[in-house]
Amino acid sequence: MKVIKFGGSSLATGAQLEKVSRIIQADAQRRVIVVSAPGKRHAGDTKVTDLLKELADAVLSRQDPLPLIDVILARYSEIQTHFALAEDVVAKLRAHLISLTQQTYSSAAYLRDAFMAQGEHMNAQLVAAVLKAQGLPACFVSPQTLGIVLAGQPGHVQVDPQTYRNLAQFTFPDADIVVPGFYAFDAQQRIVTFPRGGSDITGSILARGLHADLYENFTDVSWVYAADPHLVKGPRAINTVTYREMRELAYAGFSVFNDEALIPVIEANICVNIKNTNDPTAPGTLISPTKNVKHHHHITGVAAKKDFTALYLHRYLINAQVGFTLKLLQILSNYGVPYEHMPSGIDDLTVIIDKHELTAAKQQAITEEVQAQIQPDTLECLDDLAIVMVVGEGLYASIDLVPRIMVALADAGVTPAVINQGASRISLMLAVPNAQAQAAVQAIYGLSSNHHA
Ligand SMILES: Nc1ncnc2c1ncn2[C@@H]1O[C@H](COP(=O)(O)OP(=O)(O)O)[C@@H](O)[C@H]1O
Ligand SMILES: N[C@@H](CC(=O)OP(=O)(O)O)C(=O)O
Repeated sequence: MKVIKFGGSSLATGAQLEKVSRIIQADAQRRVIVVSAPGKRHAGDTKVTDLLKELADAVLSRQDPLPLIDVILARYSEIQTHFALAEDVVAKLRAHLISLTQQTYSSAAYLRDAFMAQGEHMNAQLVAAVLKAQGLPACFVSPQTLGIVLAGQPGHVQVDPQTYRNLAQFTFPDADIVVPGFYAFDAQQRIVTFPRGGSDITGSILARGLHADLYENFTDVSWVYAADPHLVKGPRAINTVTYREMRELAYAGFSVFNDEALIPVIEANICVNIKNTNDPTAPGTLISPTKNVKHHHHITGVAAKKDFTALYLHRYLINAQVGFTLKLLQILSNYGVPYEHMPSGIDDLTVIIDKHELTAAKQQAITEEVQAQIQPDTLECLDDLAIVMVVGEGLYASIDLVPRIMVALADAGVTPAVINQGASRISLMLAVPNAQAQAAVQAIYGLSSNHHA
């Protein structure tokens, strides 16, 4: 059995849904269909999830929600009309969406998640109706029926292990199941969403819990490329990428697959095949536990993600002070701030933090507390940094690769503020100014494509 997930671009119009239907019919193993909300139909269009976020804000500020509800439902009507469905699914969706505006929620964050989840919730119902109308046995199944349970709060959610015990009990109906991605319910039956792009996570949970042989993830590109095509023109396609390579690349900006979505499939040793709805016969990229590194480039991919802050501390004999790092991390923990990287030396230490985890007030309070408790000789905050991640299972097999990367960066006028080599066996992390991120990716990618680095 295969779990198959379609992203928003694959479900944006009736014409796209026709391709989806053909893909499902082409393989009887494709029994679990996970859908995102309708995405962009063209550049400049707005994803339904973003419209729903606006709707949540309108409800929170007590504005009339009906005009926005009309705009949102027009996306679904367009598809219903394309297939000339006999059943008026959209009328039901309208009644449901209106009823949500009249409910009460635990907090604004729960209200926002409940609304944003509706893009997928409504689309799974419409897709099931379309497939049925085309003569395919298909039915809508909600995350609740499947037993997906989430722990945590909006913004910080994890799968409750009970989910896998519940999924083990699930009995397949005599039909393919269409499941909405991106959200599920917590133990109090409240809707909580995954991070953006999180329908990939639903697919991965179902692949693990329902013991799929393969998780196929259909999107709008035929491959995962060695660099983001927005940053490098015509990048090289990757045939096979390992779990840990993809984790690092997805974390650092390869938005084609959500980095958190790898965890359930890693736990169950299930491969993920990234494929293109618009070119379904292309083999796509296989994300697998291992690969033969002998026949691969040393650099598999290079990714960049903007907006990090580095906290740099210098104090003589840092290395001799027992508990120094503990004190620093305790301060961050007290403010609920996680850190991403922490390269250190005998007298120096840099902590790299995702800027979205900090407000100006938090940053100020943290630096004041670090100054008071740790009394470093130097304490600096470096803002607006991008993380550049050079990733490859065979990265350190080439002894001159790192110096060549540095020369390529120098030639491109890129000045790394932080370099972290060796913490991971398969990656090299560089922090560069946000404004130099693209130049850094291009310089490193050029090295890997020209010289078989
Ligand atoms: N290295 C990469 N390889 C392929 N696509 C990438 C890469 N980095 C970023 N992307 C972007 O990811 C997009 C696909 O992800 P996404 O928009 O989330 O698709 P979907 O809506 O199907 O889930 C591509 O259109 C591409 O612009
Ligand atoms: N619709 C959600 C979840 C998702 O995974 O979407 P997509 O598959 O289009 O990236 C979002 O926009 O974030």
